[in-house]
Amino acid sequence: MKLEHQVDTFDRIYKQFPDEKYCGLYKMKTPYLMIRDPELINKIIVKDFSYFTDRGFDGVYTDPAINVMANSLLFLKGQKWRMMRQKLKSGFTPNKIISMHDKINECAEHLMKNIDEKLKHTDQIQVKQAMGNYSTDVIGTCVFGLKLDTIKNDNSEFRKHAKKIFHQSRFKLFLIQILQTISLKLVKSLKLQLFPRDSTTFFYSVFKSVINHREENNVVKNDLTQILVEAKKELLFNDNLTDKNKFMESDIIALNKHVQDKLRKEINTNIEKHGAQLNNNFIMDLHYANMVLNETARMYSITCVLLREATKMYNVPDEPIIIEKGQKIIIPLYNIHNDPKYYPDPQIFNPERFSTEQNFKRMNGTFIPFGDGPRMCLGKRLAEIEMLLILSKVLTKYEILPCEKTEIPLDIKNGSGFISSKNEIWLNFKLIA
Ligand code: HEM
Repeated sequence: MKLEHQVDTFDRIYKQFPDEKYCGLYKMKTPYLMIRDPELINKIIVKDFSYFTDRGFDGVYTDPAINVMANSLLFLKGQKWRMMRQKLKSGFTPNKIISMHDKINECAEHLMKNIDEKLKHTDQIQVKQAMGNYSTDVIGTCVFGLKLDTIKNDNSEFRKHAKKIFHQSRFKLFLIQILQTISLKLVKSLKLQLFPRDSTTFFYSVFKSVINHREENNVVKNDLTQILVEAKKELLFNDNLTDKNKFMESDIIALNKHVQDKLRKEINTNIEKHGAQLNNNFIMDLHYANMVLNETARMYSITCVLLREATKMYNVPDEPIIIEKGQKIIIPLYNIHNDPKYYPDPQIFNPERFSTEQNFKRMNGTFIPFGDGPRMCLGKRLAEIEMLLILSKVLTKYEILPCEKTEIPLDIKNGSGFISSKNEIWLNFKLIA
């Protein structure tokens, strides 16, 4: 039996109603409203957010016995979400992110050393694996305050469990969803879990021991765990989200020589201007690199939909419909990002779509890779800095090219339901003379 990938399911539905602002669909027995119109999307996630404060997860997703992340921001609802978001926000202020800069830089340096070492024996690098390890190290140091060195050791316990959590079988999730339509008690009595128990137990014990150590020894560090020590709560562990985009980015850059050359020129100019430290001012001046990141996020947005639920009855302005309280909403961001109406020739990688001039012209609701409004991604800036730093280091030293093992085009329908490359990404790294 083969399950249709989410990307194909939503694509089919989105394209079936090209002239409609919204349409309906069923997921299992639950009716969903798909919003296709960017103006209405913007109302729902930004302007009229107070009517749509939740993502609409329930059943197995909000039961801590089945979903160990039930109390994370992603799944929390209403007042509990608001309080948690308020607390965690203080860990992601621009100043806090700047203060993590040195730690991220250190991880990027480790990755560079690791690449240099590998290139003594081969000229091909497994980019997906390398970037995954880099992301794990960044999260380990910025969130947990731990030096993990997964870049050196891909088989570390931390990396192994992170991979296990984020490479879930879609079939298992499907099975749990079917069983929950029969009875939530049945799912519980079968002791089924959305995330593998050994891996979640591992992260809890790591996190608990970090917190205990800090409390017992009065250790205060400048990282996200400190916020949580004070909040005494759990954090959404979002490791692999970043690396999914980062390796896609290397792949695209390898296949687009003119983009790579332009990017390298900008990076070198800024190194001359700000010095080789790659500090925050350097990052702020990477305008073209930001355009490349945005274009990558448009084409490969990690998740294909945003989810919301009407928490109050909503009279849709200028439309003959009312969205009833409890109605679940799907926002097909991947389809909008790839709709020729908003992005002509969407399959072509063109960072110029994100020039300052084009950004001014862009309609709200047509570029939402990190979501938008009060429930927007909390780690956006951290993820961007992580990507910009490693990109700058790699491109000043190496030219990246496709090799015979590079998959073209990239298969992005991997087993987890996220948008992520299905197979390893092999690229050729050539030292710049
Ligand atoms: C390229 C990397 C990333 C992408 C594309 C991404 C994308 C997203 C998206 C689309 C959402 C849903 C937003 C919405 O519903 O409006 C989200 C939520 C979230 N993300 Fe990210 N994310 C990334 C990395 C990260 C990182 C590194 C962290 C933390 C260290 C993080 C923390 C969160 C949190 C906490 C939420 C839930 C926010 C809430 O409900 O209040 N993300 N992310």
